[in-house]
Formats: sequence, C-alpha cells, structure tokens
Amino acid sequence: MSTASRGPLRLGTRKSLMATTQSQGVADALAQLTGHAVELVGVTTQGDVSKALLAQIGGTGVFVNALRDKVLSGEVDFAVHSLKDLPTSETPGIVLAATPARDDPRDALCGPAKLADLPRGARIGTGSPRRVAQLRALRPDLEIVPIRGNADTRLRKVTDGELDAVVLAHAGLKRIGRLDAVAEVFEPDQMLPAPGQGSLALECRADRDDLRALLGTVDDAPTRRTVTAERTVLAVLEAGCSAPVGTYAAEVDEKLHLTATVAAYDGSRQVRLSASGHPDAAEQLGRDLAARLLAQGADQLMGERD
Ligand SMILES: NCc1[nH]cc(CCC(=O)O)c1CC(=O)O
Repeated sequence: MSTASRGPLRLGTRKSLMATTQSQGVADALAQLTGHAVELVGVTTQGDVSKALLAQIGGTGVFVNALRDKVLSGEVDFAVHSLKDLPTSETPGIVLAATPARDDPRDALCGPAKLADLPRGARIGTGSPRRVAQLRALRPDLEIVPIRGNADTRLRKVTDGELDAVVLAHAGLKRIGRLDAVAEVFEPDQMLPAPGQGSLALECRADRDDLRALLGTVDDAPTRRTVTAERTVLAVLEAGCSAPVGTYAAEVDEKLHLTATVAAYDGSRQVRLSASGHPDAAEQLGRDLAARLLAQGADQLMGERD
C-alpha cells in the first residue's frame, strides 16, 4: 500500500480545542514538507466522556487508547498526542514516528499575581501530584485544591473567584490562545515540568514503513533526545503521568543536561538530582539518573501519601 495513492492522510485527534490546534499545526507542517494533504479525524476518548471514570482509572492512557485503536484498525493513518499523556510502555504494533520541535515545556501560574505575591493561605488549583509537591515546597502556606477539567474550565475557577490561581502547562495555554492568563512562568529550578511536557507525539502502525518515513519529516532530533532522557527517568521509576516526578532536559553546548525530582505527595521532601552527558546517550543518561534517585530513596518517597 503506497501512502501517496490513498488520498489525504487521516490524522486521528482528540476533539478539544487544545488537541485540534496542535493536530492542525502538525497537519500544516506535514502538508508543507511533503505535499500530502492531511485531514483531521476527531475521536472521542474515554477521558473525554467521563470525568468520574478519569478519576477512577487514573490519567494514564485514557486519552490515548481510543486513538491507538483507530490507528491499529486503519481507520486513521496516524495519531497526534501530547507526549506527556503517553504511558512509557511500548504498544505492540505501534511506533512513535516523530516528535516535532517542542513548545515551551514549563508550567505557568495563572491568576492575578506571581506566586510570591499571593496572600498567605491563597487557594491554588491543581490535580497533579507533581505540581502539588513542588508548590508545597515553594509555599507551604498555600491551600492546594484538587481540580479537574480542561484548561478553560480551570481558568474560569479563577475568574469566578473560587480559586486564587491555577497551574497549567504553558504549551497548552498557548495552543488555546490563553497566554493572557499567565502571571508567572516557573523556571525549572522552581518547578520541574512533567516528562515530555510541551512535546507532541505522532504514532502510526509499525508495519507502515512508507508512512513512518513521511511522518519522520517533522521529527526534531534535539526534541527526541531530550524527551527520551526525561521519559526514561519516568520509565525506570515505573511511574505514570500522575506521579510526583518532574524532569527537564536541554541541550547546551553539545551536551545533554538532565534534572529530575521525585517528591513526597505532601511536599515535605524532595530528591532532586542532575547529570550531563553526550546527546546520543540520552537513554543511558535517564537510566543512570533514575538509578541515583532510587538510591536516594525515590521509591519510598513516591509510596508516601497523605
Ligand atoms: N494532562 C493534560 C494535558 N496534557 C497536555 C497538556 C498541555 C500541553 C503539553 O504539555 O503538551 C495538558 C494540560 C496541562 O497540563 O496543563
């Protein structure tokens, strides 16, 4: 089956504004680089249908599986995901064909003031243990309120006065056109992002070599290396996207730098370590750093919950 003879490429995407914006960006880039028309196919995932279910089964994979099913059945040619929503385990029959150039990986505080200027006991909304733990380490006085829902819903809780601020990914806010809500962007030394945050993932069937090559045209090698280092830490720690694990990798002067943290859920303790290495040894760098985190008690920390 040649890709060229089958009409437009069908791109499977979730239907939210954030997802369709990022998918359209990929579609446009592919069309420009390869001359192939790309059409978006909206797919409803379990995570979109039921908030209760999302809470029950946890974040890992709920946004991903419905898209993967459509890729495997051939209903779509490939899918675009937020990389940080992808479990680290491999899926039989599916390959990660490309990671396009990463958007800003940092987290952002959305509200009327910077973190240091919020009043004592201010109410901050986030459902992510990683963000909870790092916020508590920065400002132990804050009241942290668990929230769910899409970015717009969360931002509305601030404008409605229910919360003083919320923490969201800068990349997502940019994609939905809401950077106006940002009061402060956290530097990695304040808050380490989720592994792969700000990156996209293009997945297709492993047996479609022609398509893999075509999708590979939008791959960005430095992004691939940095997210490989970050996600290897997560994989070795056997943690998912809802674990209190933060990472940040970047290439500077032809070296790959990686920092990772594992925090207790109550933010009382964190282990945080850094390492540098050759960019072509990203996986080894991640593995070694994870081993050092474990040696310093990372698994005990992750086991402690309030
Ligand atoms: N867990 C939901 C999710 N998945 C990806 C993003 C943002 C975009 C990205 O990280 O690529 C978000 C929202 C958020 O964390 O604020």
